[in-house]
Amino acid sequence: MQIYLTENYDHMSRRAADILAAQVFLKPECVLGLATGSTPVGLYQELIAKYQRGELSFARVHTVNLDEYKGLAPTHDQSYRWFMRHNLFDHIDVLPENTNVPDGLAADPKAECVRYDALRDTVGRTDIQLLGLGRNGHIGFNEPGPSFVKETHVVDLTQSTIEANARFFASIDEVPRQAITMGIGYIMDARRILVVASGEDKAEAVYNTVCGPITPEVPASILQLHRSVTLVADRAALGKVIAAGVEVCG
Ligand SMILES: N[C@@H]1[C@@H](O)[C@H](O)[C@@H](COP(=O)(O)O)O[C@@H]1O
Repeated sequence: MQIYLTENYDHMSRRAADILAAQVFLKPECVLGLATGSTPVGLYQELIAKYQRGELSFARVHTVNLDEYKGLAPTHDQSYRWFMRHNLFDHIDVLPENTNVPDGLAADPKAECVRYDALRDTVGRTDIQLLGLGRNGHIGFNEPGPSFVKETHVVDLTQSTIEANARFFASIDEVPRQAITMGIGYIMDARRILVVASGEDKAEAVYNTVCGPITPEVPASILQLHRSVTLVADRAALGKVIAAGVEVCG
């Protein structure tokens, strides 16, 4: 795992955006695996700025997002489809039909999961998968549990995730209790993985991801088995990793 130490959130966002931009530059028809949460917002702004300066085009890019809340319409302002439109898609030249987010309103969620996994065959293998980290080490909405789940699946969100995400809703009661998430299989199938993390409240999850045992109790720990993972994190998020003496690029 290559680890880049950055000074703060903005620095992290610039470094991570440069990696995604290089991928699009090298392979304009690439498949980007995208993530939601507050961590990637800054890097999406950097990508928008690069697009607006004429440095980058997403016209041939396909995107596949990690997850969606079950029960939220794409027009709901807390749905991940809305998040992606608001924070990226509506500001760049990606074709709407080339963007993929699970359908949180699917009448048959199991069929929706099967359809989503089949994107690997139709859209193609993901060139680079962007990931944030949940405070409990979740990736996408793969929550800690007794086993890893390979396939896209419906998941019950843990209380800690519901509490962490309540800040985006009017009240905690409005946070959906379930989500559809890409499984570990699709995530690990990506050619490269880019993980971003910022802030002290991610330090434990970052440490467990990099240094801990590989266990479904810390879903991100399985990234240790991937051949090409880059972690871009700020000093606060890397605190425990640096204290453990792990080598990082400054
Ligand atoms: N499903 C998303 C994850 O993909 C994301 O990594 C996590 C962390 O979000 P934040 O970056 O806001 O801490 O939030 C949600 O649970």
